[in-house]
Amino acid sequence: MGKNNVFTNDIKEVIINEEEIKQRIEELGKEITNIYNDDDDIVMLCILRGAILFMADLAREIDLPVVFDFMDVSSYGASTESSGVVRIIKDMEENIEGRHLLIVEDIIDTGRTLKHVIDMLQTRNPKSIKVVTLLDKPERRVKKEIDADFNGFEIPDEFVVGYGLDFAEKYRNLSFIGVLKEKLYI
Ligand SMILES: O=P(O)(O)OC[C@H]1O[C@H](OP(=O)(O)OP(=O)(O)O)[C@H](O)[C@@H]1O
Ligand SMILES: Nc1nc2[nH]cnc2c(=O)[nH]1
Repeated sequence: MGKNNVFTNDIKEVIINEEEIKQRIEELGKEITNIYNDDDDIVMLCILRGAILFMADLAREIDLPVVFDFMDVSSYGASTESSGVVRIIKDMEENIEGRHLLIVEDIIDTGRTLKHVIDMLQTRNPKSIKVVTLLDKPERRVKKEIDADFNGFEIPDEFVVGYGLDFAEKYRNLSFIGVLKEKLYI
């Protein structure tokens, strides 16, 4: 597990290591750079808090003018199950009318969070809305219409932590994605 030894006893398995994350983000950065074909800037919207590390690393792999913005959305509290209630704790600051919006997520699970965010932001008339997620759990999708334009890794239906993802606010600073031992959350 490398540098995050303090968490060794809590992690059942590393499913994506630091190097794999780095390589995939480089690829995603190239894909994203190649897809936009005008000179307009892109508003990269980080969905707090989980996507913060992904946003920071991905932005440096995109060779286009980008603007950073942040939205704090919560649907989980301290549980591992989606409540279905999505709260906007902090809205974004930029005016996105007529501009490209790239939503940056750490994980799409039920799709409830993203559905809520996209529905809300579409009413502000951006030029385009695209979604990039580091992780996708398609088996768990409740909002079937929700999908990412760019996806780092498809993962099975297991609760993961690390590289921004938490359990009760812990484990976000792990440099890899791992599965938490069940005894810690069941
Ligand atoms: O597809 P869904 O089932 O809606 O789940 C995905 C959402 O859940 C997590 O956020 P969380 O509310 O845990 O907040 P956090 O990013 O601050 O950890 C994650 O960051 C996504 O935003
Ligand atoms: N930390 C964490 N948050 C999630 N939100 C939705 N799925 C997950 C998951 O597997 N881990």
